[in-house]
Amino acid sequence: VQHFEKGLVPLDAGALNGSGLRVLIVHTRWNLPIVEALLEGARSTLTSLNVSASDITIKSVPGSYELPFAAQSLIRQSSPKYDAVICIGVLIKGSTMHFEYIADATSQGIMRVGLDEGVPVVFGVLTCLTEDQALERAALGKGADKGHNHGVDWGQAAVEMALLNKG
Ligand SMILES: O=Nc1c(NC[C@H](O)[C@H](O)[C@H](O)CO)[nH]c(=O)[nH]c1=O
Repeated sequence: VQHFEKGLVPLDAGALNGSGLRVLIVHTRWNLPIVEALLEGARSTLTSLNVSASDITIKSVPGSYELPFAAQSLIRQSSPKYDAVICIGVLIKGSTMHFEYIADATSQGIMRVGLDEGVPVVFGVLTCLTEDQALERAALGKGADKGHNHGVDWGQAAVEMALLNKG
C-alpha cells in the first residue's frame, strides 16, 4: 500500500528558467529505441524550460560504461564550460554479473565527474532487471499505462542544478 506520492516532486516550471544555459546530453547506442525516447524527453523538457535548441549539444557513445569518460572529456573541451550535462543510458540485466559491474562503475563514475569538474552531471542511466521495466520508464510501456518518461525528470534536474551552480 502506497502512503505517499512516489517519484520526483518538480519545482513549478516558473522557478526553472533555463534561458542562456548550455547543456550537453551524452547518450548511448545500446537499447537505442528506449534511449531515443529518454533523449527526446530530456531534450523537449529543456526546450520547454527556455533552453534554446542551439545551446543543447547531443553526442553519442557506445555504451553506459563510456558515459563518465565522455562527459569528462567533453566538459574539458567546452569553452565556456557546459552549465550541465545529462548522461543517458539503458542497462538491462542479462544472464551474467556484467550488468552489476557496469551499473556500479557508471554511477560512481558519473558522480565523480560532476564533483571533479564542478559541473552538474545528471545520472540518466536506467538500471533495469527486465525490458518491460525499461520501456515503462521511457513511457513506452505495453499496458494501458505507458509509464513515465524519466528523461523529463532529468531535463528538469539539469536546469535546476545548473541554476544552483551559477549561484
Ligand atoms: O552489457 N550490456 C549493456 C552495455 N554494455 C556495454 C558497455 O557499456 C560498454 O560499452 C562496453 O563494455 C565497452 O566498454 N551497455 C549499455 O549501455 N547497456 C547494456 O545493457
